[in-house]
Amino acid sequence: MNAVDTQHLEKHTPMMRQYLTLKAETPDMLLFYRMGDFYELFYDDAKRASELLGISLTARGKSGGDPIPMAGIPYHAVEGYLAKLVQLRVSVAICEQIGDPATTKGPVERKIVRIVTPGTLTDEALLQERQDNLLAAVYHGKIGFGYATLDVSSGRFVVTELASKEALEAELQRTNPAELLYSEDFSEPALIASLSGKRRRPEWEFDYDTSYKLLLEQFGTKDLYGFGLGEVRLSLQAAGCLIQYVKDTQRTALPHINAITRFNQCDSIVLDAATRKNLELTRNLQGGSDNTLASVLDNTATPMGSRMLQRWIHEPLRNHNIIRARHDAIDELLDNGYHESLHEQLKALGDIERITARLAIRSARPRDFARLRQALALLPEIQQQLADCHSAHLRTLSQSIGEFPEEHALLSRAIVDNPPMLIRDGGVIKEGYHAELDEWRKLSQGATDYLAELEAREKAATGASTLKVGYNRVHGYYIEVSRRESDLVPMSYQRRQTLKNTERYIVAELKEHEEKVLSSQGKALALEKQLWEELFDLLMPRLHELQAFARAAAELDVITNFAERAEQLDYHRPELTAQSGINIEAGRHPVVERVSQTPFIANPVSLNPARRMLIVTGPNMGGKSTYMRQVALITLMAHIGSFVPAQKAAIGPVDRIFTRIGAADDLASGRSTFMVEMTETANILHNATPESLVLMDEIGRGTSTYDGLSLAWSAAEHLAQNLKSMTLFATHYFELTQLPEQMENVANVHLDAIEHDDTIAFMHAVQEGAASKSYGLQVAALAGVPAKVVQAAKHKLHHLESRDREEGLPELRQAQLSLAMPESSKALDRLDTIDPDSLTPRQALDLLYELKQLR
Ligand SMILES: Nc1ncnc2c1ncn2[C@@H]1O[C@H](COP(=O)(O)OP(=O)(O)OP(=O)(O)O)[C@@H](O)[C@H]1O
Repeated sequence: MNAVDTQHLEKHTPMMRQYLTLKAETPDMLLFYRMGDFYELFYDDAKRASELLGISLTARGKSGGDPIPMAGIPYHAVEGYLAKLVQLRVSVAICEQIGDPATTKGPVERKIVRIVTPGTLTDEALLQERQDNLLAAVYHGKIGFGYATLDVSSGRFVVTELASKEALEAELQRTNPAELLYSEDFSEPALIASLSGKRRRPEWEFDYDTSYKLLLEQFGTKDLYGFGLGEVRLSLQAAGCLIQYVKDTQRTALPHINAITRFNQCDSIVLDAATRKNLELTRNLQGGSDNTLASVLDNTATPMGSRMLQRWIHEPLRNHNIIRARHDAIDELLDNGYHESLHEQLKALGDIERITARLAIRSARPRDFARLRQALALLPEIQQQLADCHSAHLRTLSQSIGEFPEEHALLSRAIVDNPPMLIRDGGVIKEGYHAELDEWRKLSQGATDYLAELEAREKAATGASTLKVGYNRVHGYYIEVSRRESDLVPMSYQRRQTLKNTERYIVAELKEHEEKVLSSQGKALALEKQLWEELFDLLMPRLHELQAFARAAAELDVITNFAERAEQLDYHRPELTAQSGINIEAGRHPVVERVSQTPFIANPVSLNPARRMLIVTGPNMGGKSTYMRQVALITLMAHIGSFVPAQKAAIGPVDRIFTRIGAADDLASGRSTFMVEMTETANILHNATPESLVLMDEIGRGTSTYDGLSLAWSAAEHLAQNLKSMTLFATHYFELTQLPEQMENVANVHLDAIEHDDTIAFMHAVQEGAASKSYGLQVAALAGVPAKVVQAAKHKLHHLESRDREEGLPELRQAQLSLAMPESSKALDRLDTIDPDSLTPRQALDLLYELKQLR
């Protein structure tokens, strides 16, 4: 905000009045105010920009009696500063001079011509090549949330309805928006507190009727039923606010945003926020991209393929038919070996998706069209390869990719081979494309011949051998003669400039000529710009086909990439089965096997209705976490359509993957390690089903031994007996290895180590049965804990063990087990079915009596 009172403009200078009026249009953005060769920022904007960009803060005179803080940016360096601000999730309004200073009294007319916000970028220079850049909007209802995302540079517009805070949290984590719009009375501010790029919008921008109307206008439809959006009120409210914002910032038509889809959580395997983080899918725990699943799986040829792959990783599908179609396509590419040549061809294709979007909003640059031309030229070759393929999926992709011979011919005729960056100075349209343009160009060129003629003629007429024609920006065309020969020039020459050794003159004929040249150059440039704009009109009718081509090419890239990865990394096709269970032979962790110094030991897993839970024990560093994660990652990879790092894998239906692995203090929301751990556990115990894969890593560590043990025991028991989820339960509580004796469907597995003198070697091989020892002290020694301390710990251990033997192990009585979960009762079950908000006072009273009866 500006500290300046915009109510009392009259006390300011005329220029500052203009500035403050423009600033009032975009109060929460930095306003770059163009002054000659600089963009200047004033008042609080100047202070903020100087902090953010490290530029110096000065003052520009006074206005309204006070000095004006000011910071400036040279106009030619603006892109670099914008990139920096966008990264910091700061929005900028760019105001240009549009009037002519020569003919204007007072300040030149200025206008905000462009708004750059982190979520609405389309400029190539400002976007991260291999990352989606999403604008999102969230709206809340009495129960649940509506959430909408838009990728402006592809037109992908998706809405989803979320029933709970947890679901919204997971969705925010999955989509990772660059900018988030939320209403000023948003009900869960804590949920979005840590996000950068938040933008508060007035409540009325989320009005349902206005939103609905805006969306109909955008898509040119009569209703939204065709998009499957009948009953999704909240998310349409979010979508409406979002589309309004994009229109306000882009200030142009958005024909590429022509559809909206509903992301249905039931279509994909649900991953909550903690799981997405813990499994290090696209970002590692430190926030980087190294050693993530994406880093191993991504060898795509195009940035658009890479972005699609990352979306797929976050959206594993449940529909076995779609996944099998992908697997079939990979199989075929591996058989015929076409993935190698396709990869090379796709590499030359480039980022058609973003180029198409820039075409749609008419911001494409000459090089975009040159690259589109190059891509279209490759299509016959790509299609030829696909024509040999039989897989239904590859055939569909081939159809969607299509061919564009006419558009290719048009761009080949219209655009020069190596066009300049900008259309501004011309030189983009090829010779032969337009007769009139050629004429004007010839005239301005022919003029150069004319100058040579004139020079020769005047040289002969005057006899001045040093005479030559020159040009500069100040004086235009002139005739130059050395001082020595200056007396040879005729009277008709007018002296313009005297230099050390030469005299410069102008003559009437040269002036006339200059005007002709300049006007023909100007005319050529104006015509060229017009032809350039017409090119957009000529391509626009094929916009939707071009978008479909881009999408299909990106998908072909991902499938080709899966084939290449399978071959390179020895991945095998998983079998998707109708019956429940996860059976893996010789499975590997896709990331650890790539970074590990020693050979990776492959391990099996077998989970099925008769063996639903495995209690995983073994020494620290034994490989428990790696093993559990690899089961989750293999399951996830199978469901995005990839082959998997295992000799064999047969996987039944999976609805969710939960992980409760390691925890760090969540300082931002003020929750301790133990609190985070229990919140995640509660989420699992509420939501897991028999088709869920659950990974529990050492729960209960953050509290006293008996509390922790009791919690771990009762959670395991609930998972195995009531929820019947497929569970891997790693623990250091040996007591838990007794579970299989007391419960069906639970088994022990362990990782082994061999002790040798005072050191140990980890075998990393998973075996049936419980571990016999924990090796904690040996691992401590290995980690460099001083020998004296380890020795003392040994004594203490002996002491504790002998005491336990005397007193006997604490009994895990039923009473203790019910600590974590209140027993289920009819009254509680009935309570679960009630929505208090929908009860009348009378109904509430009746219910109270009913509950009393149930007790
Ligand atoms: N199957 C394997 N083959 C080869 N090396 C492995 C294997 N599994 C794990 N490792 C190596 O062992 C290290 C420790 O593994 P991991 O963190 O899974 O052990 P852990 O049992 O969970 O330990 P802690 O109980 O201390 O958390 C890994 O970083 C990895 O380098």
